[in-house]
Amino acid sequence: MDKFLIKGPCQLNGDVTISGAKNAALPILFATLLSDETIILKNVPELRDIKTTLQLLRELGAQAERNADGDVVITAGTVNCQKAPYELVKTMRASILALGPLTAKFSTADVSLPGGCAIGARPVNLHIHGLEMMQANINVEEGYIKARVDGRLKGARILMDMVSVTGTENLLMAAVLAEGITTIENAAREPEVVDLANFLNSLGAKISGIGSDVLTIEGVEALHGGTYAVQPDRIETGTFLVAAAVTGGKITCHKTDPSLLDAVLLKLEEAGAAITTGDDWITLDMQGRELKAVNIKTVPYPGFPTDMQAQFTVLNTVAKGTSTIIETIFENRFMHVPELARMGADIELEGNTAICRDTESLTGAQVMATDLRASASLVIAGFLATGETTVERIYHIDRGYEFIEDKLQGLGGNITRITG
Ligand SMILES: CC(=O)N[C@H]1[C@@H](OP(=O)(O)OP(=O)(O)OC[C@H]2O[C@@H](n3ccc(=O)[nH]c3=O)[C@H](O)[C@@H]2O)O[C@H](CO)[C@@H](O)[C@@H]1O
Ligand SMILES: C=C(OP(=O)(O)O)C(=O)O
Repeated sequence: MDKFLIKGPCQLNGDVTISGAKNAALPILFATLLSDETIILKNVPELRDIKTTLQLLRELGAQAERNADGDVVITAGTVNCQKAPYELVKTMRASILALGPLTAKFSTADVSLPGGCAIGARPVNLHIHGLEMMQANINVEEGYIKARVDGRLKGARILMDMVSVTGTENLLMAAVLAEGITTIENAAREPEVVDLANFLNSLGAKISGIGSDVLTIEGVEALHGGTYAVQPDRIETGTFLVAAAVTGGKITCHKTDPSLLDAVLLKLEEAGAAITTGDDWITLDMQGRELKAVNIKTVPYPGFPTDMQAQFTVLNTVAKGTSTIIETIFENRFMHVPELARMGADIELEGNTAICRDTESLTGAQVMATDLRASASLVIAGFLATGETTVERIYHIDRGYEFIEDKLQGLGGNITRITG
C-alpha cells in the first residue's frame, strides 16, 4: 500500500491549477446512461473513483474512454446490462448513482447496497423512497437494491426528509425521463447538484429551480448527446487554501470558481487570511499574519461543507485560541482527531463536537488515513509538523485529489510517495 513521506515544516507558496470536481463528475458520468448518443466530458479529473465509474459503465455495456485530449467520451446506447455488482460498489459508494438512471432508462436496475462507510452508516433510504414515489417497485434482496417499473417512471411530488446530495442527484436523473412532472422538495443545493442539472438540461432535459431547494422536472422521452465541462473542485480548492494558510504561505488557485466557496473563504478571512479573487482564481496570503481559531458547524450548502471539516480541524489545532467544530452531517467524521493527537494536537471530542485548543507546534509521526478528507488533513498536518510524518493508506486520498503530490511539490511541499 502506498504511503506519503512528508518532511516538515514547509511553507506552501506559488500557483496551483484546480482539477474538475470529483463529486460533480461522478453523477454526470452516471447521467450519461440516460442518453443513447455520444457525450464528451471535459475537465474530468484522473482519480480512482472516476476510473471505477468508467469501468462500471463499460461493464454495463457502454463505450467509455478518455481520448487523446484527456476528455472522457461515452456512448451508452450499447448498454445491455443493468447490474452494478458488489465488487465495484464496495470500492466506491457513489455507484449508488447508477440506480436512478438505470431504472429510468431501462425500467430495471440491480445495484449492490453500498453498506457502511468510515464516516457514517450512510443509508440510502431516501433514494429508494423517491423512486418508489415514482412508481418503481423496489426490493432489497441478497445485498442488492432491485428496482423494476412497468414502462416509464411516473412523475411525483417528492419531499426529502433530509437534505441528501446523491439522493437528490439520483432522483433528478430518474425524473428527467419520467412521464409527467416531478418536484423534489428540500432538494440539496450543493454546486455539484447544480452542475448535474445544467448538464442534463444541455442534453434536452427540462429542469427548473436549479440552485434552489425545489427542483421541478418535466419528463422528456429521450436525451440527446453533447459536450460539457465539469465544474472546478471547490473542496480541492479549499484544501490547498487551508494548507497555505496553516503554513503561513501565499498561494493562488487557478481554474477555480470563488463563487462556490463563500462559506470557506469567509472562515479563512475570519482566521486572519487575506483573500483576493477574480473570475476563476483565488489568492490567499497568510505571510506575516496571525492565524486565529474559528468556530465551525457543518451544514448543507450554502453553509460550511462537511468535506472541509477535517482540514479546518488542523487549522484550529495551531491557530490562536480555543474553538469548537460541530459536525452535523455525518456521525463519525472525526477519525482524523486521534491521528492528529499522535502529532501533538490538543483536541477533545464530545459527541459530534471537537474542542480544539491551540498547540505551539506539531511533531512528525506515523499516522493512518481513514477516509478521503481525513487523509488531506493529515498531509496538511505533516507540512506543519517538525520532522518526518508518514501518512499510511493514501489510497483514500487518491480517490479524490488529482496529482496531489505533484501539485504540493510545485508549491514547495516536501512530500514523496513511497509505493509498496
Ligand atoms: C459522491 C458525493 O457527492 N459525496 C458527497 C455527498 O455524499 P452523500 O450524497 O452520500 O451524502 P448525503 O448528502 O446523502 O448525506 C447527508 C446525510 O443524510 C443521510 N442520508 C442520506 C441519504 C439517505 O437516503 N438517508 C440518509 O439518512 C446521510 O447518512 C448523512 O447523514 O454529500 C456529502 C454531504 O455534503 C459529502 O460529504 C460527500 O462528499
Ligand atoms: C465523502 C466523500 O466522498 P464519498 O461520498 O465518495 O465517500 C468526499 O468527497 O469527501
